[in-house]
Amino acid sequence: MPPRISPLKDAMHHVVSKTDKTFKLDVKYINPVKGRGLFAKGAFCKGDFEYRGDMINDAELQRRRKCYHASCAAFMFDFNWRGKTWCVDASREDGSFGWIVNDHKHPNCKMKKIDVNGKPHLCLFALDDIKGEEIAYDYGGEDYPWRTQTTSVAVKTSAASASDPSLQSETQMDDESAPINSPQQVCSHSSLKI
Ligand SMILES: C[S@@+](CC[C@H](N)C(=O)[O-])C[C@H]1O[C@@H](n2cnc3c(N)ncnc32)[C@H](O)[C@@H]1O
Repeated sequence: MPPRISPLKDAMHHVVSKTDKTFKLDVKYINPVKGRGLFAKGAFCKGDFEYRGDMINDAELQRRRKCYHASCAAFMFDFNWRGKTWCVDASREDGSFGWIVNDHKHPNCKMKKIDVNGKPHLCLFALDDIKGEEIAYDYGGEDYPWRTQTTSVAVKTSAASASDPSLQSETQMDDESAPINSPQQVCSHSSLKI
């Protein structure tokens, strides 16, 4: 078997080729509260896919916020990059999967910022091998309404995965600050298509 490519190189490849590991992913409807979620078909090894959409700066983010319907806010992912606010606006569907991943306090994935040719990209890295489960990451806040409720979909947590050296030793990952406004608001599922 050929040696496994590092998660960072794999992420960079997917960013440059604008691809996700779609053959390993499945969108499923979960329930009326949570809406849809992303599931790993079979085994999903530690790896990544990107939270894609329009990369916009803070001024454009403020402008769009004023004219967008509130339901779109669930797909605006803003974050700090080298002292400035940037946002991935995934409110328009482009066939990618990052925008459909739900929040979990004890997730099996982690969103990280990576630098590809001097530009920031948000990539989701599996903290452990995932088999058939829902893919989730920690949106980064504490006061989400759903966190006070019990959901029927459990996400397996691996304490060991958080210290995975293959993810932590990558120097090009910019993890200096958490995303400051991950997708979090209640979205109108009726306006979305898969
Ligand atoms: C980026 S969207 C994720 C995809 C969404 N589930 C859908 O069907 O379009 C973020 C929204 O999903 C819902 N959501 C995310 N994580 C959730 C969770 N753990 N429990 C319930 N709803 C959640 C919230 O409505 C949130 O605003």
